[in-house]
Amino acid sequence: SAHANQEKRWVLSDFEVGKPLGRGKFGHVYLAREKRSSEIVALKVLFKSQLKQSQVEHQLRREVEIQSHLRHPNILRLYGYFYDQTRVYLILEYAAKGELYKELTRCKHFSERRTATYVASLARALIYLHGKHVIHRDIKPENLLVGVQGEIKIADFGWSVHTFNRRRTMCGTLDYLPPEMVEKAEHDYHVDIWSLGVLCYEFLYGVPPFEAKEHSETYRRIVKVDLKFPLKPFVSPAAKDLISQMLVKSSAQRLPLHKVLEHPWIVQNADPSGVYREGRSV
Ligand SMILES: CC(=O)N[C@H]1CCN(c2c(Cl)cnc3[nH]c(-c4cn(C)nc4C)nc23)C1
Repeated sequence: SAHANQEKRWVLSDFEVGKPLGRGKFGHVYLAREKRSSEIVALKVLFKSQLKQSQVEHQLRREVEIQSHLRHPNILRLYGYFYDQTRVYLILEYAAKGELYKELTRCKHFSERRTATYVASLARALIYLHGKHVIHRDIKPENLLVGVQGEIKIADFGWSVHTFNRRRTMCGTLDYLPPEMVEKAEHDYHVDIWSLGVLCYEFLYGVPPFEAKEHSETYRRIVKVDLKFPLKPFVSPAAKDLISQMLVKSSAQRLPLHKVLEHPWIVQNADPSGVYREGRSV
């Protein structure tokens, strides 16, 4: 009888490797096509030497173990992995519309409809992850990709891959950390509610809420929850209300994710399909 669901053993020659999509500390991500199925994928190549040097092999194994079991439209799929003498290869879903932060940089800030649609999709993805006891998926703009339909996808594996023109402010940024992490307290899934609030603010204003020149100043603003809403661009009171209920110092007081999905601003602005299409009026 056929092996009980014997996972396919992938080898590099199963793929035609194309252009590089991004480059990072541990290696590159390439566009690739699986020869038998003609499926387009993103092939993340990590150097064993780099992994060993940074003692992250066990973390990579854990990340791959988690990621390979996740199935959600707003979480980038990990189809499989393989390795050879010198490298580890991750076979990832290819997100055809690339990195969200590039789009945010280009647009300066997103509309309320676009922001609410993304925030609702991410809240659903986080509810799914928390249901699987997976937390802290590090949802800063750098780790968000956009699929062919315009749907948002969480793409982090604990290894951020630097693309060619990486945003300077993000390297080692504190911006997305909640007070309990900045104060080195242990953290639980409430951290994701905080990060989603930071992301919602940055989508609407184009800058994160506690941004400052010095790390020490950002740190002070986070622990104090020094939340200020600029006059420009105009943002509705309902949006500010949602952000204010997520960026709360006491983690237990933060608006639970299912309540985020019921918030009037989300209900009125998020596209039910979870996809933001430019210029669609109704
Ligand atoms: C945090 C992170 O992993 N960043 C990137 C590097 C490329 N990689 C991709 C991954 Cl892992 C998956 N799909 C991608 N699609 C793209 C991309 C598409 N366009 C038009 N431009 C780009 C770039 N990149 C990827 C992830």
